[in-house]
Amino acid sequence: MADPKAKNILIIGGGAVGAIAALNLEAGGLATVTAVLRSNFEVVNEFGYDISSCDHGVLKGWKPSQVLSAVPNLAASNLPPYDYIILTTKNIPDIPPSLPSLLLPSLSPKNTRTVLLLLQNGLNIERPFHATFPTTPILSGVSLIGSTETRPGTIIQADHDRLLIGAFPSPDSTSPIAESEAATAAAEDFVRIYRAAGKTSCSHSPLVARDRWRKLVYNACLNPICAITGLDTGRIRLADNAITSLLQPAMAEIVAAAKAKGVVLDAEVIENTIHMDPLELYLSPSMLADVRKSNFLEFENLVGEPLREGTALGVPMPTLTVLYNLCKAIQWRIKVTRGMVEIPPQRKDPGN
Ligand SMILES: CC(C)(CO)C(=O)C(=O)O
Repeated sequence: MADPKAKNILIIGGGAVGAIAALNLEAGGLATVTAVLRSNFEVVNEFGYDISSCDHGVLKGWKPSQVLSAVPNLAASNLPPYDYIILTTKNIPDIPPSLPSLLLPSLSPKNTRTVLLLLQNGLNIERPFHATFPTTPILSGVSLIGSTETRPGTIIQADHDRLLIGAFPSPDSTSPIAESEAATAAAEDFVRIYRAAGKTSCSHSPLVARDRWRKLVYNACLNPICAITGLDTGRIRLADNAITSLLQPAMAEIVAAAKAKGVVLDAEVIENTIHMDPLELYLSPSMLADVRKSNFLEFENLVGEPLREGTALGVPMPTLTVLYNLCKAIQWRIKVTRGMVEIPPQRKDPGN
């Protein structure tokens, strides 16, 4: 039963990551969760989620306190602001609408009260939010969780939920640990709420830049390599030469780009990241799951931004350049399939 002082939390995106975050927050009893769902709304609204989780056990027909199909318009419905809004959708800035515009019905550009948590992968994801919501405290959530939605509303979580929470430094700050007192308090408060169920590993980590670059060693490399080859994180390690010819060179380029940005990652980061997932779990990084479902690829913040940051500082990044351009071509293919790009019709008379 939720505490009467439970925080009112809006989670936007109820896929593999959002569903487990919602379940974990409500299990802790310190939060009341409203989830905004898109592709799985009909199924979850009617039947709830079927979840098989290494942290939470097996749940049939579980639902958060409220399930919506669109971001609620607080002014029109005379609703109070949320304590936290958590964004767990993919970040695909090359496909409209923009994420900040999606939040506007629930978050005023003048907001100072609601804390926004970006529980998403990638580099520089906070920039468009800082621009639209300059006075909103914005937290970074760096998540390591082996969770997939195998069909709408069915979630399999095979690997433990580990979450690092910190405040993004404001855009005019030059310090990598420039958390304001208010942001530190918000980060610590969120960690308290997220840990309450006692099932996950969640901690406050003010070194957001370090945490994000370290996670990019996985996301900028394993995500596109697995998505392009169609191999999961177990099979890519078993495949001929893939570790030495693909994973290690790509990861070394990310480590070098991070260093050029002043973030020194530990010496073992490449080997630890390659072997992070137990091989026999054969986990699919989110980009592989997306390509299999013909969803758009989240590649601009995962591959494009570290590549742009590194090359601007003179770091050679040949492997990342090829991965980025392959992702771009796949994205174009998906746009064609969805009728977003017009191409000349195929000639019926190839001989003439
Ligand atoms: C590392 C992992 C699997 C953790 O959630 C991830 O970030 C992804 O699949 O994109």
